[in-house]
Amino acid sequence: MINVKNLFHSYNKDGKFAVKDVSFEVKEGEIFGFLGPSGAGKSTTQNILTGLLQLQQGEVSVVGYDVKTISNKMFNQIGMSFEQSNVYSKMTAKENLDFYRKLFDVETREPEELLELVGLGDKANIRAGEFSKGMKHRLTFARSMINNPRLWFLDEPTTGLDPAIASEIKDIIREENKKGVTIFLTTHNMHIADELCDRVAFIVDGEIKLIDSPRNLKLQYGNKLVEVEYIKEGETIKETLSTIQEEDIKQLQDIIGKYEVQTMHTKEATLEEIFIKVTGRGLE
Ligand SMILES: Nc1ncnc2c1ncn2[C@@H]1O[C@H](COP(=O)(O)OP(=O)(O)OP(=O)(O)O)[C@@H](O)[C@H]1O
Repeated sequence: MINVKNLFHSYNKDGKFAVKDVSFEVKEGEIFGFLGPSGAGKSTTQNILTGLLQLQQGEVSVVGYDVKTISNKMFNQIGMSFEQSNVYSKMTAKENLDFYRKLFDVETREPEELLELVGLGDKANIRAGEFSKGMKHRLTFARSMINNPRLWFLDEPTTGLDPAIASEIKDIIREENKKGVTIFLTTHNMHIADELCDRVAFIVDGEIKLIDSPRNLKLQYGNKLVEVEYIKEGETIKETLSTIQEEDIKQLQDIIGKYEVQTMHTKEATLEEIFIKVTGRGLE
């Protein structure tokens, strides 16, 4: 669905690269997370993939089209919901979608249905200029689905939304993915990446440091610890023990054999902790 080989990009052509030798592929049907801190090169890469920035060096194909010779047909097949909501403020929510749908020569979805989906059903006739930041964001998100994209670019899809709306947006993303839509998700929010992505790429200083599934990363970099709470002589005791160190394993067996265990959990590293471990950098 997306193929990127040895991509480089320099804004000032001064030998400094915002993106350096980036290669990856996104398979049909997957949710691929592109994760990194501010200035890592996420937008630069995404803008090249979506034709907003001209390709300088490397090979990039998106839904089967080479971005060097970008074709309008490619835009019929992709959707883009970027962080900055660029909606027409003098038009109503519905007019915004009606206007946008005319740009495509494929079957489009009904504006009312999409507004309903993102919780703006009762705001269809209100001008977008009167919308809050979060509402504009939801309108942009709805708009990006209007052409039934096969490949959907989502940039920070839940940033700035209240938790209930963010949860609905995540459900919509999962639903669309279940219908077969491939998703390229750019974020510095590890929680959403962990919840939604099949695979993630960690990008720092323009370079991809690693690509894997959140599950594999946790297995590989997880602390392999067990937190156990048990009762000893009437007192509740809490211990964190390793599942790979022999001494700890013995102690754990002793506890299970001798005392009343109240709770026992494996302790996983979070994706954020793994990011810091792998890249030596935080995500802010
Ligand atoms: N138009 C531009 N002109 C010059 N340098 C730029 C331009 N846009 C981005 N850069 C630089 O390129 C590098 C990568 O920026 P980019 O916007 O791709 O990062 P990002 O990971 O998307 O960050 P954010 O999460 O803040 O959007 C940064 O060093 C940035 O300062």
